[in-house]
Amino acid sequence: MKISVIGTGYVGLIQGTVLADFGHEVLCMDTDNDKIKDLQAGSIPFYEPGVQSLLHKNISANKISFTSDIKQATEHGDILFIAVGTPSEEDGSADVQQVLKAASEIGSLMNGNKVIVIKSTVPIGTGRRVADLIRSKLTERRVEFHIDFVSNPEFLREGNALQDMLRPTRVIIGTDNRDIVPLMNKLYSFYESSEVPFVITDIETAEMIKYASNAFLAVKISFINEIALIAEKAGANVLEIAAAMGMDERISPHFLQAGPGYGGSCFPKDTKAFAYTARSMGEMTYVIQAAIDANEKQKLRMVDKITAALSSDGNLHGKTIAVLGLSFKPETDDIREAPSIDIISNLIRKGAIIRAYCPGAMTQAQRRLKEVTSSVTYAKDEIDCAAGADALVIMTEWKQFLHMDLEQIRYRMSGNVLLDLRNILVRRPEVRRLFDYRPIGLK
Ligand SMILES: NC(=O)C1=CN([C@@H]2O[C@H](COP(=O)(O)OP(=O)(O)OC[C@H]3O[C@@H](n4cnc5c(N)ncnc54)[C@H](O)[C@@H]3O)[C@@H](O)[C@H]2O)C=CC1
Ligand SMILES: O=C(O)[C@H]1O[C@H](OP(=O)(O)OP(=O)(O)OC[C@H]2O[C@@H](n3ccc(=O)[nH]c3=O)[C@H](O)[C@@H]2O)[C@H](O)[C@@H](O)[C@@H]1O
Repeated sequence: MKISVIGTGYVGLIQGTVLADFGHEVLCMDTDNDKIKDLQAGSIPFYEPGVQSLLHKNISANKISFTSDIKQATEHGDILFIAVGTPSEEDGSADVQQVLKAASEIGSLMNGNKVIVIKSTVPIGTGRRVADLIRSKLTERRVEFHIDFVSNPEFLREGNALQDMLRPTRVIIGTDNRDIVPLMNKLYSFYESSEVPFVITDIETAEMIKYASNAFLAVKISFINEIALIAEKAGANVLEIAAAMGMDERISPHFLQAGPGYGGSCFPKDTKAFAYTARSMGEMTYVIQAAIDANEKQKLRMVDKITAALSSDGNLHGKTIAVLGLSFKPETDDIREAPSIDIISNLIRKGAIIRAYCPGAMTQAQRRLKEVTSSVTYAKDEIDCAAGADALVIMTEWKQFLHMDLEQIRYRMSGNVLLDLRNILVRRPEVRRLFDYRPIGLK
């Protein structure tokens, strides 16, 4: 099939690459010329395991190409995926301007019948707005072309994107026209399991499934973070609590890892956008709003926890803190809404000197942190990062930190406090001998 992807960011590029790999002729379009030039040269603007080599393979096989010309992209595909960004506005609402612009251009340039599939996470009602906008452009142009509209939200996780794309837990098809379902089945026939359930529903329900899923996961994380706080005060163990809770299949063991708060380009943005949608309908989302507030509080609690380990009066002047892991999660270079940014900024405000190291997101973090502070020193690895530090903070659970040389780290530090905000070193027998070890939610 001929497929165009409008918006070649994270989701668009991975979707396009996988579809190309399964034999479709894919043209990816983006308004960012520099990005397109880089992609044409085979260079991807983010780190995601496996994507670069899969892309090279499909560029060489002429299965995927790139353009910044929306006319070319609109004309190429029988199926047009919209995967542009939907960032947060100041008031928490989702800014859908990129989506509406793409839709308007598609309507103005369409040269035949098309299937329009929205991958972007959009507020309830946006899909119908997009379909109406395209149809109104066709009416203005007095052309008889027909569109079928599908809301097909994406559930991949960064760092695990290819696997999630090949083995999704479910596929949501939101449409007014169920005749389109066989085409969507055929398009996604590459799934590694024939068991992948397809949920066929209306457009609004599809849009809401995406928000409800992300909001639920955010609630689950904020919930376990709260349990961790109380466990720590009570002398209980959050790891054992989470494991035992998870044995009940109604609860499930996933997404019960306490940490410094959820980050990334989606949970913070989507929970706020959903709460905004509810408010605009005259309703309050008490549970989701609590998860949002708790997540903000969680980052501040981490600042308090680090401060308390180093100072009795809340002053961190002259204290050096080594921070390991800056991305919002491991195996990605994404630092959007990473808890590290807020936590580091607050520690600096209290007078701390920060040394930082991240296996995958150094450049991105440097760029982002430069907007808030110029006083962070960047180290070349975890050992270098520890040099002269009063405390070491594990912010993100990159695999290499699991096996790092703790003797060396301790030797390089001037203090002995180790704050493990991801509980990844709990099972290392030497950790408590070497350090004043402070995990999260347990002694
Ligand atoms: N990043 C993720 O892990 C996931 C993201 N999503 C959703 O997918 C959507 C896209 O997310 P990302 O790929 O992370 O965003 P992104 O910001 O990486 O990419 C968006 C791309 O769209 C381009 N663009 C903007 N306006 C355009 C236009 N009118 N025509 C063509 N291109 C245009 C931008 O230049 C950018 O390259 C968002 O709604 C997000 O919530 C859903 C699931 C997972
Ligand atoms: O809509 C999206 O963009 C995506 O958002 C999340 O994916 P992602 O943000 O890539 O990463 P997650 O693995 O969900 O982690 C999000 C944040 O929650 C934190 N987290 C996760 C799990 C956990 O148990 N504890 C915890 O603190 C992570 O450290 C991270 O900061 C969802 O998991 C995807 O299904 C969804 O498609």
